[in-house]
Amino acid sequence: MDIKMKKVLTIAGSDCSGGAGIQADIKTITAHKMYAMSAITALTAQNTTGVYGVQEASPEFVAQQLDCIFTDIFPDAVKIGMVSNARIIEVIVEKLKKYNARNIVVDPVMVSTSGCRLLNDDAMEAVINKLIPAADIITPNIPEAEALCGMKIDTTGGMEAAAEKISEALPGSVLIKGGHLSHTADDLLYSKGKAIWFRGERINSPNTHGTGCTLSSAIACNLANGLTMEQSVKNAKAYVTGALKAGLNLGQGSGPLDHCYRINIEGKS
Ligand SMILES: Nc1ncnc2c1ncn2[C@@H]1O[C@H](COP(=O)(O)OP(=O)(O)O)[C@@H](O)[C@H]1O
Ligand SMILES: Cc1ncc(COP(=O)(O)O)c(N)n1
Repeated sequence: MDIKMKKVLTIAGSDCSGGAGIQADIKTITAHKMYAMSAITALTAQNTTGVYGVQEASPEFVAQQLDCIFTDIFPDAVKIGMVSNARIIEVIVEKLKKYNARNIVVDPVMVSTSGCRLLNDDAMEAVINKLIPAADIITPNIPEAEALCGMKIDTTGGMEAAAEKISEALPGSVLIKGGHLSHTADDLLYSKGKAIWFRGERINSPNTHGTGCTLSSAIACNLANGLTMEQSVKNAKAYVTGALKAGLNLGQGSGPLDHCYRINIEGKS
């Protein structure tokens, strides 16, 4: 392995159908020409039509995976996705602190696109009080941002008010993703008291399974490369838009993104 190659760790749940979670993250990291590592918090039985089962890893086993990773191949950035219970969250936060992990991106996954809860009720407090404060950036979608700030968000003005409120208690940045508002795909970054809009082209496609996982791991890759938060989000959004636009159409429900789109473009040139 090229020792200059950047290494990115994803701590998340497995999606056996390959569209979201660990699998989307590893594809994204690999498409960024980086070395991907994973600590799996839960196995899910899901596909493009829904989530049919969840089997959590034990907190001890998550701890063991993180010890193996951090004591051997130290990551340049860490993305955290689905973590369904409070004990696993506590273990993760303890290990991030112990090993002084850097460039931490938290996607506070709560409910899948297909409507299945991926976070236990008792874990919400741990997400708010432990996991989110450990992040350099958090990337809630609209329903997640509503749960974090207790406000209804149905306009871009509402996104600004929510981002300001959420960031009050946080040392890091907040990116509220606008995919759940109709007609637009504009995301709002609130960083160090400054609001920055990333205007997106809304693609008319049902195949958006894994967009949030992909965006957060692409941000982690860009941070690993030493880019600023603003540039990292900008590049990550362009990656998601390209992977959506490529038009892959798999499965009978909300299908996955095409992570080969850049390889395919490079191959043609
Ligand atoms: N139809 C779409 N067209 C273009 N971009 C989209 C579309 N849906 C979502 N996105 C983008 O994908 C990313 C993930 O957004 P979102 O769907 O809101 O999050 P999540 O997948 O966590 O629910 C954001 O950058 C958002 O703007
Ligand atoms: C393991 C896992 N992690 C995250 C998501 C959320 O992704 P989406 O919102 O696209 O369903 C998911 N469905 N499964």
